[in-house]
Amino acid sequence: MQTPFAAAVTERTRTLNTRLCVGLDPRLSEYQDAAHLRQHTLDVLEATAPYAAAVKPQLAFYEALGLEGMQILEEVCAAARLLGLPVILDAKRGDIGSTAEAYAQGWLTGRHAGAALTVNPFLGFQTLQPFVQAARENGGGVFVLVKTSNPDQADLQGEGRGGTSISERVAAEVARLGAEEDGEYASVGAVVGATHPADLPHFRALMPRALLLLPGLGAQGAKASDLAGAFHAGGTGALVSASRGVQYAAGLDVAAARTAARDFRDELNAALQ
Ligand SMILES: O=C(O)c1cc(=O)[nH]c(=O)n1[C@@H]1O[C@H](COP(=O)(O)O)[C@@H](O)[C@H]1O
Repeated sequence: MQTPFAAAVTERTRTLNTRLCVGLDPRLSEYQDAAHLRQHTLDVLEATAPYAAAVKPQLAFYEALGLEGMQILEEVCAAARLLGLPVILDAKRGDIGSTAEAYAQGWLTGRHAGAALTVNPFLGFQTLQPFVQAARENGGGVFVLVKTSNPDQADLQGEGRGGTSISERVAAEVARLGAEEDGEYASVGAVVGATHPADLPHFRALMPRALLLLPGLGAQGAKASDLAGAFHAGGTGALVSASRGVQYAAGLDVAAARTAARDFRDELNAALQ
């Protein structure tokens, strides 16, 4: 079997010295047509791969194009695999267990074996099980939403019973699942927005063996220099994700996307000095 997702990310971080996750969220409004969108997205993937520890297509942008979009998504995933890039399928799936099983089968097995999936814990911790099991059995990963990057996350994720936030309760479950596994990092990771830099050391400590996925770099205002608290001492344990800030760094200029990815990589590395 290929290297499991968390180990593949960590190995790439060490060999290429990068902690950047390139988000590929192509917006049809930026293009002449779907063929143009496809080519630009594949070009950005190839141009930024040397600076990326992982790539994260957000499924919404492909679903928005219907069947053609799903074909483009599959091509993006196949191209990433050829480049040796771990893939995070950002779908934020979650449902009752029997339906979660079908989602897990669709996105974590077969041609997507070895990929990671973002999952939503709102329906309860037992509903995470099908995703966790499929990830473990197929060398993949899951990233559970713990504290999302948007300002209104506190409506539901903030203070809960007895002074413990919902985010902290989910983090405790991620830590519990991680403790069931061997290896440096577990297959169960967590999403914590890069827009909450002050909280990063706390969540890092709560989930010692989880890979953290930090979206929000660039377009949502998070700065690489504020994010050191998400990493372990050796500079591993987290991926910082930027989508618009890379793909549309300067309109559709692919060279500018490449430069943006290189600069984000360098800024993240500088933050860890
Ligand atoms: O799971 C995610 O990646 C995610 C979680 C979160 O809390 N916030 C968040 O923005 N995201 C995703 O990260 C990407 C952010 O895009 P940019 O703001 O363009 O960098 C989008 O694909 C979002 O759906």
